[in-house]
Amino acid sequence: MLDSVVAVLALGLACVLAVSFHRYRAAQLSLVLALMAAALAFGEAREIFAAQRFGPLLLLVCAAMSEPRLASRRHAALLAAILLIVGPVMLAPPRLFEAMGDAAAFPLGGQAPRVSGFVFCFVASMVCLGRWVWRGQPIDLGLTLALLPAAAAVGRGQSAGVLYLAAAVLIIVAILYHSYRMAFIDTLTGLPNRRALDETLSRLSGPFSLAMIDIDHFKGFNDTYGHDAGDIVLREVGGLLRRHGGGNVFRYGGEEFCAVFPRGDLRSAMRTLEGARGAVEAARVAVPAPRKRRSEQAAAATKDVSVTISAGCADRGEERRSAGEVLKLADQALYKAKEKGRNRVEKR
Ligand SMILES: Nc1nc2c(ncn2[C@@H]2O[C@H](COP(=O)(O)OP(=O)(O)OP(=O)(O)O)[C@@H](O)[C@H]2O)c(=O)[nH]1
Repeated sequence: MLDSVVAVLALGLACVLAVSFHRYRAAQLSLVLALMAAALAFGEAREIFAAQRFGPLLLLVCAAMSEPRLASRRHAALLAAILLIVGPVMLAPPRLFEAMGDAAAFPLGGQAPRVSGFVFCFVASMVCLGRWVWRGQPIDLGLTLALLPAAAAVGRGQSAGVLYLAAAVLIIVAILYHSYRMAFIDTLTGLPNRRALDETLSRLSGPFSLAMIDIDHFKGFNDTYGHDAGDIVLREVGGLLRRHGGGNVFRYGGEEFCAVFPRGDLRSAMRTLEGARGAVEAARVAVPAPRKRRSEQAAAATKDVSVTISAGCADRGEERRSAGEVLKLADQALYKAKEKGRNRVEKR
């Protein structure tokens, strides 16, 4: 009984967290699971009837819906569905449900609602899995995993508080991971963002080097190929820097990146940056061809382009400079690289 109380509270918490991070599908799933867990643990025949017959169906509907907004028709429809299901059931005489309960007269005897409930929950889980494969949002993977213990709980019938609790924990972890990504990961490039960089810089101690990296003539590139093509290039350059830039690369903002080399001396940082510069220069990126040319040459809808980067590097030095000072020096070195003709790495 205690496990069911904890499970209902945890699912309620998951619902509140999901609403505060605007993940309304996770909120709906948590709410339906909380109602099911409470009805199955503490309800009588009619509540159990409603939870077993309609709960899994509602879970499947919620899983199949695209991410709704808070004040959307879908929310209103879901609330109306819950009221339409729960209302008449709560008003009907209890003996009706005692007679209809797990009667042997039903197909599969008393197992039917549990088997169909398990199937609905499992399909709901697979729907979330499909969403995750399609869109790559980690929260969908969390919901996929959370619906598996939920399916097992429905299949088991009553006294499955631990399984509902497992579902709640998985939903909470998925929401927290989602909010971590929103706070620290740049959505365009998938690299850690400026906030993550500030955190990293505040923890640096001992010798370290920093580099500021900038895509050359990016304004001209955007003007020629369009902002969408610019985004494709930013993503590609971000990926190349992640692979060749020494592991600790952040998107600083706009078309600027920052590489952190903890315990890295200036010379080895320069070598790594030179490798990254060469990799970017050698890469060819397919972008939509500029509009003008597309009308001339209908067949060539994309064009392979290349860009270059400039980088400025500085280290903490014997003066034991602060991270902010090193960043400023790296920025000055970047300015020097731009002045000297771009597509190069300079140090301060
Ligand atoms: N596509 C795209 N463009 C961006 C993004 N962020 C910043 N930019 C563009 O990056 C360009 C930066 O241009 P500038 O700072 O003038 O520098 P630049 O043209 O790269 O010239 P140099 O740095 O001197 O080589 C601007 O046109 C911005 O609009 C983004 O997220 N996506």
